[in-house]
Amino acid sequence: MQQTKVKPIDCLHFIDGKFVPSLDGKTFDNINPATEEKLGTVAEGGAAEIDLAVQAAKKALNGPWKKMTANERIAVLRKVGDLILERKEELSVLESLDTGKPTWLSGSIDIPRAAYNFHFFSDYIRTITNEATQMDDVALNYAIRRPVGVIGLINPWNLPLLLMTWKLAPALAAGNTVVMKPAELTPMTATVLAEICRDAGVPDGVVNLVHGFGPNSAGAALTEHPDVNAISFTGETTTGKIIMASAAKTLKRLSYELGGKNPNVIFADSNLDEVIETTMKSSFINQGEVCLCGSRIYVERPAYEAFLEKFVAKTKELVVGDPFDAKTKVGALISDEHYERVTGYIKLAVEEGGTILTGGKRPEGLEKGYFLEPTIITGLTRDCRVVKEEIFGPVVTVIPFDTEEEVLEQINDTHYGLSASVWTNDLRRAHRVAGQIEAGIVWVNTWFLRDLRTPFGGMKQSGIGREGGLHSFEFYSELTNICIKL
Ligand SMILES: NC(=O)c1ccc[n+]([C@@H]2O[C@H](COP(=O)([O-])OP(=O)(O)OC[C@H]3O[C@@H](n4cnc5c(N)ncnc54)[C@H](O)[C@@H]3O)[C@@H](O)[C@H]2O)c1
Ligand SMILES: O=C/C=C/C=C(\O)C(=O)O
Repeated sequence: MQQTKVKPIDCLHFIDGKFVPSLDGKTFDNINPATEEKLGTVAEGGAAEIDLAVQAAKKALNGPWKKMTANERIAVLRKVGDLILERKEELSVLESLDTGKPTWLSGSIDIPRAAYNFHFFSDYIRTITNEATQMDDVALNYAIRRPVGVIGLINPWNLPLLLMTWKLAPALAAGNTVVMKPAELTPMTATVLAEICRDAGVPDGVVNLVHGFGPNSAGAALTEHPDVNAISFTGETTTGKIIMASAAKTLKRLSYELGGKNPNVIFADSNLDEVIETTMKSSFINQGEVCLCGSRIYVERPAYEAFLEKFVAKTKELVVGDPFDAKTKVGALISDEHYERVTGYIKLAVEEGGTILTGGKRPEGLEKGYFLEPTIITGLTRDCRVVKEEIFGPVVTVIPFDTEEEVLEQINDTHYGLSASVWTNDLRRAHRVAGQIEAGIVWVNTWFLRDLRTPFGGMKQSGIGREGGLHSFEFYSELTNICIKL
């Protein structure tokens, strides 16, 4: 593995403006998924650290943060975005060390988008207006917004900085204070983000960070704490159910971005080269560890063989390996546990009658690190677990279809409803099919093209609520309607 001049960091909590260890000094090791070597240690927080962080956040609600004008808050948020860009190289290396993703990816997507999340929401604040309603000559109603209060932000390990800033920026823009709980597998960029917030002028106690695990650890403590007013959670659907039960005890407001098993529907009239170019990304980018990945590919029968031939050939060309090598297209999966989970599904696919057209194995010469060849599976039916369950790795199934009705019925037959892609040059079919797909986000002739003003989130068991633009402010603020008798 190539050496980098940016060195990994040990990770402390960030509470009330200071980096601190756990009260009991507990730590856990941070492992590099590409080498299986120790990167450093991470303070392991629990209920005690969460309480310190929540009390600091609660106090900060009525401190300098509350007195800041919108323009002052905007200036601080813009500065956070600027400092992320200033430290882009460092953040990109740390993100790739933590996740195993190629540095060209963290450097071109994760980190720039993290900065943009802050720049976008610092601009977006200026567009927020509140409603007023005139009741004849009887009364005048007007709504005012105020922060929800202390928000818990709980995030997964696949796009650590992108997803934490996707929550943090609007939460701060709306005047809240927060406690961040990053995934235990990817602690480093969240730690730098806390430092950047401090350096940008975010007052002490407004942004807090507690590292730790989920169950019986910092994560669970955050969802149970009575002084936490809301939780924005991104992660597995199963975890979402557990958090909902825990948050119910204190009736916390919840925003959920959960799992998916997203269809990629390719009609025979589409431009196959264009389809393949994007489908390579929607199938395998970030090692397939993106909630929006199109892991269920459906191809209209007349194009099925031609698609498979090109798709398999292109997939075989993908370089798997060192995240710091510019040639690498697919890095390491996040952990040994996740590696076993993903390879377990590949074994299951064969048991379920599937055929592995390419991939499915550890690449030659990569004895260390959680590396897996990108994998294409055919021959499975809709009732197979590999077609129904989220795998969250570089593994896709390809299934032919004959009619619109048939493919729509198949793709909607799932408890997920996050995203989908549809490929066709028939405009009416594009609108017709997209409108019948049970998903929060449908891309037509593209994938992962994002306008942050749009509603982002899933339906069914892929999420609750939407974030993005005004939708974020609806979650991160409370409205009061004031009625004045005339
Ligand atoms: N919809 C989206 O926008 C989106 C985006 C990224 C990832 N995801 C989903 O996230 C999953 C992969 O991420 P993951 O493995 O980190 O998910 P996960 O649910 O295992 O963990 C996510 C976070 O929740 C914490 N957590 C776990 N159990 C908890 C508990 N009982 N109480 C409080 N916190 C708890 C973890 O420590 C981590 O910080 C996939 O299912 C993927 O689809 C969804
Ligand atoms: O893995 C999931 C990716 C989520 C992406 C976003 O939340 C976004 O683009 O705002």
